[in-house]
Amino acid sequence: MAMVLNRSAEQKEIADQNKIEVKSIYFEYDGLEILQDINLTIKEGEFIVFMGPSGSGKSTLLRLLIGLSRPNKGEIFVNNQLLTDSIPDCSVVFQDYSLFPWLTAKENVILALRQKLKKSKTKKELEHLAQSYLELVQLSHAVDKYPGEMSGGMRQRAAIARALSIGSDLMFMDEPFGALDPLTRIHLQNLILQVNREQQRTIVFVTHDAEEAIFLADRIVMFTPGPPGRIAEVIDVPFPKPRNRKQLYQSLEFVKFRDYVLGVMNQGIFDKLEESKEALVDGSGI
Ligand SMILES: Nc1ncnc2c1ncn2[C@@H]1O[C@H](COP(=O)(O)OP(=O)(O)OP(=O)(O)O)[C@@H](O)[C@H]1O
Repeated sequence: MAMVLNRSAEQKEIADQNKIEVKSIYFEYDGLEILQDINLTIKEGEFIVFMGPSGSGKSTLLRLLIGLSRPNKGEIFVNNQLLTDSIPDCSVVFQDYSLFPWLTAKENVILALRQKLKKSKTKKELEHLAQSYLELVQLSHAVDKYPGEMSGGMRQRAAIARALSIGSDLMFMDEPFGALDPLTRIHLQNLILQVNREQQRTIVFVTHDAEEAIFLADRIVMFTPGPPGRIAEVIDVPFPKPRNRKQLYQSLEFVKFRDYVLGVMNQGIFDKLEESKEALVDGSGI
């Protein structure tokens, strides 16, 4: 286990160093503007959550940050490298588990390790390492199971183990827990906070769920409804980490803050409706 937790296990501190810089990004599909004037700086070790209505461009911005699409205007730097010149070193977890169905949990992780480590490890060493990553996400009992034999929560744990094994200190997660039941979701939220805190990984996470966003994030990037999506506000989450879920959710401060976050999102939706005059339907407004 120590082998896979070899980053600093100190209490999390956000470094001064910029991990990602997004400078005045514009992006369009087939002439339709999807993202407009996006500016954002993400520090090393931060946990950033993207929130906003469907279609506001959250996944599109992730695609740009991963280097899968290029902006029409503006620049993105990851690790101070301009993305047009490079593909960033990062790992990605999606809602659909990002696993190869014909490989067991262990083989999925070994494949990622092989790509990272090339030929520097023996088969036995790779197996041992894969086992350690699966142990880290509490899947020791299921290393030889195929994705089709695992529950949604187990598959997502395996996908996280695979993402961790890639070794990058930058993780993108696009609604990774959206399809999971509440208890599994809580376990995986705790796991990913542990990864962020103990391994100093920078995490960019997309969710629609305000409570999930507040529990996980250092800052929430709120998008306006698209198209085009813009950043409505970047909201600092004022609750110190590590957070006690039960105490936090029961506090008045949390309720007030959640109302504020939802208020920012709703304001964007109301503005959009006003723009399209739908607010005036029935004469009763929204
Ligand atoms: N490949 C594509 N071709 C054309 N338009 C696209 C494509 N992918 C996304 N879009 C459009 O871009 C806009 C933003 O989509 P995107 O998936 O980034 O939003 P989102 O905020 O992530 O939404 P959701 O929360 O539903 O996942 C939408 O209007 C969508 O229809």
